[in-house]
Amino acid sequence: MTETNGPALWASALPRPTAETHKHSRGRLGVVSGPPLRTGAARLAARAGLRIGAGLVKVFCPPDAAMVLAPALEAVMLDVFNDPLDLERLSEPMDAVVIGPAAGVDEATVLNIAALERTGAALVLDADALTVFQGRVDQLALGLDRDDVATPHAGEFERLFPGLLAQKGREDAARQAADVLGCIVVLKGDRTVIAAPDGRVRINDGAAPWLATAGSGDVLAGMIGGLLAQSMDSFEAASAAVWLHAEAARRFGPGLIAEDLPDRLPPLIAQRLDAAPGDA
Ligand SMILES: NC(=O)C1=CN([C@@H]2O[C@H](COP(=O)(O)OP(=O)(O)OC[C@H]3O[C@@H](n4cnc5c(N)ncnc54)[C@H](O)[C@@H]3O)[C@@H](O)[C@H]2O)[C@@H](O)CC1
Ligand SMILES: Nc1ncnc2c1ncn2[C@@H]1O[C@H](COP(=O)(O)OP(=O)(O)O)[C@@H](O)[C@H]1O
Repeated sequence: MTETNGPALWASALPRPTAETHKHSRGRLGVVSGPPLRTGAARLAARAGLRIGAGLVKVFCPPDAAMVLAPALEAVMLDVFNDPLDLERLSEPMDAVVIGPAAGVDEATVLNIAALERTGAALVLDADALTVFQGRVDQLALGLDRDDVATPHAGEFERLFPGLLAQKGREDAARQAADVLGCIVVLKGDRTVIAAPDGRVRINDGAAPWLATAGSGDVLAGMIGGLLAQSMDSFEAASAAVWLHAEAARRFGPGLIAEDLPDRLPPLIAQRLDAAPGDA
């Protein structure tokens, strides 16, 4: 089944805190940072995760990145991991974890992903966490499940599934990828395709080409992670994040940079919460 993505599909599933909610119960999101010269992507994702409502967001970084990150974070928390086992221990209490933005295309990233897969956290795999599985997509698929979300752009998709896009087109290629990976696939671009392993597909129209700017995908990964952390179903979380992300960019218009996106989310979310359920 193919649908046009829009708030009518998921607005009623957006998380709402209640009087009993505290920051831990609201949803805990982890974001894995790259090395000292590559921490910006994790910061973008972390801020987006907080803005979309995760109660607590922690960046996990290698030891030498800590003194770069610490002065650049406020509400976002920070923890250092020395190795994959450390990352596994720190991620155990998390409801969701984002890995990939500026993570590095190397075996350390593969081992870190394996460590995260041993926890109960829902995973968002983006950027380097996908590229690193070029030529070994079966290994990636082994560790993923329906709660997880992979967010390739067309280049990353091609690395994982060479020729599939050209052969099948975006919609069917994303559907097949979701089936093979066993997780939600968000094939990003001007018509982002959100595909589930059960064959459902949503197309996000209303392109916002202002999004073609470095780091906007990192923000999207954080937004999806923030909704997953709040226990939103992964297909709905991906759909909602993709729509809100595109809408924030559309409203901002020219001059948009990735940093602008997280802080544009609150009024959009408020509108959808007020309108739910049923408003398109
Ligand atoms: N602020 C930051 O710290 C940022 C860090 N980033 C990280 O920087 C690293 C390198 O990013 P790159 O942008 O070089 O990596 P990409 O994998 O995005 O780009 C590498 C190549 O892939 C192709 N490609 C990229 N986007 C494509 C698309 N939509 N369709 C088709 N082909 C496409 C292009 O040939 C490009 O040269 C990654 O780890 C990434 O996560 C980026 O996310 C940008 C922001
Ligand atoms: N021409 C476009 N029209 C609409 N959206 C776009 C366009 N180009 C890119 N995007 C969106 O911008 C984001 C870019 O993500 P990505 O390529 O991963 O960038 P980065 O790695 O720099 O964060 C995606 O959400 C994608 O859908």
